[in-house]
Amino acid sequence: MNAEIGFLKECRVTLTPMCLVFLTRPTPDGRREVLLGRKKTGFGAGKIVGLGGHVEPNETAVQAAARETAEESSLVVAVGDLREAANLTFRFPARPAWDMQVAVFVADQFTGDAHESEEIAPRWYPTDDLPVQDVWDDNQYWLPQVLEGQQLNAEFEFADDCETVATVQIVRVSENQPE
Ligand SMILES: CNc1ncnc2c1ncn2[C@@H]1O[C@H](COP(=O)(O)OP(=O)(O)OP(=O)(O)O)[C@@H](O)[C@H]1O
Repeated sequence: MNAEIGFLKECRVTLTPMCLVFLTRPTPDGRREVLLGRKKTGFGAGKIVGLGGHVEPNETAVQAAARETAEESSLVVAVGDLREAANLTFRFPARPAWDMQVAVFVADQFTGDAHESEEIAPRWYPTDDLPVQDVWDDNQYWLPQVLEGQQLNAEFEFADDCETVATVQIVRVSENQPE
């Protein structure tokens, strides 16, 4: 292989690996709620999001999910209690550097109390009354389904505003029993 081809191979665009975590708990009136939070800094600041962030080179997505949960909320969740619920690809043709692949986990077993961190101000929301005005536009296509126990893979392409979903491809993987 000549040097130029080797260089081009090195340059191929890879998706940044990220994780997202949704902790859920029952309420006294028989409903369920999910821990979301207002993102205070960084990517998506101002939006209401799940806990999460980058998967570091030395860890798996599920390890990153447990670590980010602790860092961002002070809650402790065991790797074995995180169920992978979705694999999402987000593409931003107007800002390809933002392209990412997000492993989404759900857990209903964890310990501690949720505390605000530098990154996020966590708050519990009823799963049937999500703050739809303040979440990423893509959430409507997968978050309610994931919270109902479905498992899915999906790919989203964002419009030039990098805010609005332009195209959606959803592959339903399986239908689980709600937790
Ligand atoms: C485009 N539509 C989207 N819909 C739902 N959630 C989205 C999202 N796009 C990004 N997210 C999540 O937002 C967090 C950003 O995290 P971001 O601030 O970049 O990383 P964070 O600083 O926490 O990681 P490090 O601490 O640097 O590792 C991360 O969980 C990521 O999965």
